[in-house]
Amino acid sequence: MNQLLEIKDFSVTYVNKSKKVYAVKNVNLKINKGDSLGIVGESGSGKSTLAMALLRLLPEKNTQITGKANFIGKDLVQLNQKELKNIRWNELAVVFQKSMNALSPVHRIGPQIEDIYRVHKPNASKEEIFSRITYLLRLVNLSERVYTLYPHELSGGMLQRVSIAISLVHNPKLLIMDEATTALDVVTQGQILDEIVKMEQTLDVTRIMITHDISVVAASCNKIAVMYAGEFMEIGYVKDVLKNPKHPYTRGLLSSFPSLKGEKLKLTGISGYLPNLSVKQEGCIFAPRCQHATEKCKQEKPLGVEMNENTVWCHLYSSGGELINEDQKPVYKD
Ligand SMILES: Nc1ncnc2c1ncn2[C@@H]1O[C@H](COP(=O)(O)OP(=O)(O)OP(=O)(O)O)[C@@H](O)[C@H]1O
Ligand code: NI
Repeated sequence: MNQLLEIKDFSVTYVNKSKKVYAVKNVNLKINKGDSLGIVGESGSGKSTLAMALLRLLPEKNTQITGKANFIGKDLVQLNQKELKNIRWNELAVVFQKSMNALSPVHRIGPQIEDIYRVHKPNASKEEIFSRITYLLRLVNLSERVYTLYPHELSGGMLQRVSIAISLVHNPKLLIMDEATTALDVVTQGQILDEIVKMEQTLDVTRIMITHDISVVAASCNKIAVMYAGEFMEIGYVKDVLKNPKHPYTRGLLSSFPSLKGEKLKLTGISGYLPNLSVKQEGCIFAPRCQHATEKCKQEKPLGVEMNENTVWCHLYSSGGELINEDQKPVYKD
């Protein structure tokens, strides 16, 4: 089977003393082997929450996770701590924007990666470990010399390459990157994205790329999921969604990224704010900010409409994927 991860009716709620925050609500998503899926959305839309919940890195005390996340035959939601420990690094790995800060400043890079290697392979020989680590360093475009250096001797870009190499030590099947290249300058970011794409072809890794920057997705992903206020608005192939976005929110988001189209356009963006995530809203979550919203949008949650291989959650489209009313064609300034 080609499917690596299937998320079904997946919700994450933060439960604090007096209030709940419905950060991810009943989302559905499938990822095939070899996919690279970019998840985009405004700040606060729930991207990191979704990733952290899949990785089961959220404190159990004040988070509720419901639904299913089938990952190669296991439901991530149901795994106990021991089972989680077994699959972390081995099958499921993560790189954060701040991953580089996790490196110890007083130890050389090589030995730090060796320690991580030994977590799952305690009996590995020195040679085996060395050859694996230098192989990975080369894969992320670092020289072997990095092995003997201390973190402060490396630039931010080099450190993030080290974090990526570390995430790959045990050849995970799924790699989640949360704003992993965000803090880097544009040139370094571009180089690292190219390296990531090459690396995953070599290692056969599937990737989820979380970012607020659509150009990162354009440069490094084959699929895109647009998230808004804890729900997906549109999921599909990057080439289709960027060229012909269906959801009014995707269109608004894209017109906020003029660099994608080359020339500078006036930032049209989307007016208004994310809704209060402590209140469960009826109807389409985007309706209050959508210029096409009808009464139906305010009352009924749209079901996913499939068009070819893309899915859009919007009442503007019939179940066959046609625009119900041509006059309602979402405006998109090209
Ligand atoms: N521990 C927490 N307790 C309560 N609410 C939280 C907690 N962590 C995050 N949230 C809320 O959950 C929502 C989703 O946050 P999340 O960090 O997942 O968004 P994001 O899309 O990753 O944003 P960004 O692009 O800024 O990283 C936000 O409204 C946030 O305020
Ligand atoms: Ni985030």
